[in-house]
Amino acid sequence: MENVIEVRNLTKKIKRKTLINDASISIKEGVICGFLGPNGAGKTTLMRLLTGLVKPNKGEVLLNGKNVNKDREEALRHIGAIVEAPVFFEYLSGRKMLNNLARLHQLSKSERKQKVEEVLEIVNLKERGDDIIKTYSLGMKQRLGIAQALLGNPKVIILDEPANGLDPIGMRDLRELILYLNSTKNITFFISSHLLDELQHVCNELVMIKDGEIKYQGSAKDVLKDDHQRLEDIFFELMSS
Ligand SMILES: Nc1ncnc2c1ncn2[C@@H]1O[C@H](COP(=O)(O)OP(=O)(O)OP(=O)(O)O)[C@@H](O)[C@H]1O
Repeated sequence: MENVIEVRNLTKKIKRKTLINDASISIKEGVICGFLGPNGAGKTTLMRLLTGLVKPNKGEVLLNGKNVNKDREEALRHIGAIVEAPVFFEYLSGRKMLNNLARLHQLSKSERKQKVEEVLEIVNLKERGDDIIKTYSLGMKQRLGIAQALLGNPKVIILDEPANGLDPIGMRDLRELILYLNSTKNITFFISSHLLDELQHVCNELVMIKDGEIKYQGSAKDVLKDDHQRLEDIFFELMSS
């Protein structure tokens, strides 16, 4: 199976500080990968490197086989990423904003309308689609961000701390949406979070980072051999080693 995300020996320094140190990660198509690490470990920095928002000092990132630093536009063509909180025009309705963004995807007017209705339906925002975004809850805004990503038919969705600030219902809706998109559209997910229990329910692969170094990558099952052993225990064990 193809690696849709390939991070090779990535190093990022700012001034004299090493934020990411020789990190390598391989993610296969169809995986839901959780990216875990304590505060300040380098999660956001790595997400920004992944999406070409910042350049590495060494190493490379390949998305669907395309080098992010050499040809960012081509590498991101089939990637949906919400790395910094999604930016919206808060006084547009969700439907209108999606319609405007769909213009970027070279669709005819009727295809555009169909696509917008399809993604609104998937993220369960059809009924609220005509309300202005300012009135949406945080969970609805997260789902609108995912709807926005879905307009480009992504193979991979990268989410930085998507559950931050969500209440239990918002988290459940987001989890169900991720599982639905993975099982019906084979979309690969790479999700950073410090909410260990949340990742445990949704991920089949885990990457753990500490002090800018990748400490673990493997199947979630291998880490969680004993069903009763919670991810949290393993996380602390790895992090204190
Ligand atoms: N522009 C910068 N200049 C200097 N140091 C930085 C810069 N950006 C990040 N850092 C430092 O790099 C380290 C990693 O930061 P990063 O935001 O990637 O961590 P994180 O794992 O996302 O943390 P959190 O869970 O708190 O969001 C931290 O020590 C942070 O203070």
